[in-house]
Amino acid sequence: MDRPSGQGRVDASGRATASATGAGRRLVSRSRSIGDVSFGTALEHASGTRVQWATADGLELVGWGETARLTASGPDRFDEIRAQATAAFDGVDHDGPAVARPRAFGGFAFHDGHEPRDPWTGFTAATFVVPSVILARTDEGTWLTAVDTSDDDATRALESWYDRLSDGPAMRSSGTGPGIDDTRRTTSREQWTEGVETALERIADGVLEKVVLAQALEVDLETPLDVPACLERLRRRYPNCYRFLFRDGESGTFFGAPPERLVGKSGTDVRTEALAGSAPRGDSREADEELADRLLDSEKIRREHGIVVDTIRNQLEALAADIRVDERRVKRLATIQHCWTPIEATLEAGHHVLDVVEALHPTPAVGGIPPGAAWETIRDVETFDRGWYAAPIGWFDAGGDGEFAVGIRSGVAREDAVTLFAGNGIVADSDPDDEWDEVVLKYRPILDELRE
Ligand SMILES: C=C(O[C@@H]1C=C(C(=O)O)C=C[C@H]1O)C(=O)O
Repeated sequence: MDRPSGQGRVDASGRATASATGAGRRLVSRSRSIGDVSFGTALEHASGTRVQWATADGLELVGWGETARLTASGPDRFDEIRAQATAAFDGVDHDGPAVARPRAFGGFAFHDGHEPRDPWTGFTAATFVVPSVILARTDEGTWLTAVDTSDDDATRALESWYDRLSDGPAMRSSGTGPGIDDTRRTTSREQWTEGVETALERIADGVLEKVVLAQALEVDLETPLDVPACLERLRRRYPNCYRFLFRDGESGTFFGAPPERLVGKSGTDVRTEALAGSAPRGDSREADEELADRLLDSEKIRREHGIVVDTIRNQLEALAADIRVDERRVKRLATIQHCWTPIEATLEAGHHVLDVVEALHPTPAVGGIPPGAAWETIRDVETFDRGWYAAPIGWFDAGGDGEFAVGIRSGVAREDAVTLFAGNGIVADSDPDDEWDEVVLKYRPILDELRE
């Protein structure tokens, strides 16, 4: 398969098959550099599928329209997406720098048996799109890319979008929040306590070691949410988090600012991490340090976190020759701090990033261990539909490189309502009341930005 990396044209070879829009024709991508354009304004005027992806190291991507669509359901969904991706990207012809190359953006539902229902209407068990227009910004500049199925069409689209975007504003205010009318937790305190106690009984019986239980918060807004503006505000407050949005036609917009990388793959280099165990931020430096020390010293957190590290290591062993687990440390975010262990590996050649996604999802940072008992407990006790929450969200390219975050600190926005999601790891000595309070901390990043 051609690998659209480096400057210059990648020669066409082979052909795409029927799984891409423009069936049977290879994708052609043309790019040119463009001055400052407001990504938020570009998305606001776009219709159809819209995506955004941004990383802590300064890469920002937005895309709209679709030149190829990949969807799958059931237990083979990762394989199916990979097969459709191979067909869609086969012989891709990209003229431009690597940063502007065509990418497939999308995600998976947490469960493979996902049945879309409110607020997840329109979200399948796995959907990816290769947008027909992409803006890519790094510290070095901004690139506009048009993706189509012929040189003429891609070049024409590129010029026409260049003119339209160059006429638009270079910046747009990220404004203030839409204001909150009302909030409702979908899980009552009694249901939550019962759920945690069910998990604790299963742990005491020895069938379960750890499970992450989550809940949802329905928020009625005073005015509709401008999601790109909200993500821009989140960038300022949470600079070390990802930011993403995915809107499929008339569906709601799934968006968030997750602190957790599921996987980043470039060639055979893979980066992932264990992020599990949480504490609030302190009011003073001393209080903050003390909370961080307690997080690192706590026996409960050490066990909870260790399960995640060990499981990731085991899951990677089938794919990687060399796995390097870094020191356990604290990752500080504006309103919460986490126990964090970066992990790197060298993959055996020939793997697609989706191989790693499939091997890792769900890590026990959002699922549990053993996986079967954890999934059963989640199904038995949770009172809402996880949909794409806590599941892989990200992108991959024609060469099988890509990056995925864990879709936490996230929500679905529809008109004048947003549903937020948050969960906590439950282990042997978890206390239902403490866990209830900790969940609130995880709603905060987005909830704070919804206030006026
Ligand atoms: C499940 C969430 O967060 C996960 C659970 C954590 C914990 O139990 O301490 C910490 C980080 C995340 O891996 C969430 O934010 O919804």
